[in-house]
Amino acid sequence: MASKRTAPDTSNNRSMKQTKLNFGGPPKSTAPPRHHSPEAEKMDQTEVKPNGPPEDASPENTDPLQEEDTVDMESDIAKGMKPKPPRPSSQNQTPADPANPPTENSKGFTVIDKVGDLFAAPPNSVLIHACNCLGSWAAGIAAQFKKNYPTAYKAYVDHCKSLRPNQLIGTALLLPPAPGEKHWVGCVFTSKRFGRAKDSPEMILAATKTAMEDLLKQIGKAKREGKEVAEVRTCHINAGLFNVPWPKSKKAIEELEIDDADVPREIMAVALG
Ligand SMILES: Nc1ncnc2c1ncn2[C@@H]1O[C@H](COP(=O)(O)OP(=O)(O)OC[C@H]2O[C@H](OP(=O)(O)O)[C@H](O)[C@@H]2O)[C@@H](O)[C@H]1O
Repeated sequence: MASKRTAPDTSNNRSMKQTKLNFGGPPKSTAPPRHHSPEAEKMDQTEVKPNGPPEDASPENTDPLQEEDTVDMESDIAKGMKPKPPRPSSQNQTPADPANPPTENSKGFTVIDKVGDLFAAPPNSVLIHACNCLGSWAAGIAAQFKKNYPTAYKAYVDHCKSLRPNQLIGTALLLPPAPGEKHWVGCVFTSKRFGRAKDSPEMILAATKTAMEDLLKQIGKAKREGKEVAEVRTCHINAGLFNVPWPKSKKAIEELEIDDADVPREIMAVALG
C-alpha cells in the first residue's frame, strides 16, 4: 500500500447484506486522522511538488477480480439481493409483447460491489476517486493515484489552480491514459477542502451526485469520440478521509438518471478485502 496512512472505510466491502445493514447508519469513526499540517489545511491553493518518477508503479495487466466476482455475485443473487431489479420502463404497462420485452430504465445506473485492488483494472478502464478542490492528493487512495499516474496528478493540480473551489465543487475531471499510465483517471470533486475543513457529509453527497453525473457524461462523450474506454471502476469514494459511509455515496450514484446512450450503465465499486 503506497498511502502514507490508512483511513477509515465505514462500509463493508464483501457483502451486499452487510452493506444494507450499514446503510444510513452512523459512521464508525467521526474523527479520521489529520493528514495535513494546519498550514496546509488553511491553504486555498496547495503548493505543487515536483512529481517523482513512476517507479514501478504500473499496475498489473491481469484482473484478479473475475473469479471472486463470480462467487460474490452468485452468492448475492442466492441471497435475493443485488443485482438491482429493473425499474418500470413505463407508467402505462402494456401486456407482455414477446417482440418487445420489458427493458431496464435506460437512463439509470447499477453499482456492483467487488473485492479487489482498484488499480488491477483492465487497461483503459476509468478509475474514479474523490478529490478535494485544492490540488492535493496527499493521502489515502489519492496518494496511490499520485504515484501511479503522475501525469494525471499534474493535470489535476493545474485544473485546481485554474478554477476556484466554488467553481470545481460538484464537477469532475476525466483524464485520459497518459503514455505509460494505462488507465483513465476520473476525479470527482466532492469536497472543497480536506482534513478538518472538509465539507459536511450532506454537502459531500450533494456534490457526489452532480460530480458523478458530470463524469459519466464526459465518459459518454469520450466514447462518442471513438476513444477506448473499458470498464468504469470506482473506489469507495468518500468512505475514508471524507468519512461518508459508502452505501450513501453508492445510493447517490444509483439514483442518477442520464439520457445518453453512450454513457456506461454499469460501475464496479472495488474495495480491498
Ligand atoms: N488499492 C485500493 N483499491 C481499492 N480501494 C482502496 C484502495 N486503497 C484504498 N482504498 C479505499 O478507498 C476508499 C477511499 O478512501 P480515501 O480515504 O482514500 O478517500 P476519500 O474519498 O474518503 O477522501 C478523499 C480525500 O482523501 C484524499 O486526501 P488528501 O486531502 O489528498 O490528503 C483526497 O485527496 C481527498 O481529499 C477507502 O474505502 C479505502 O479503503
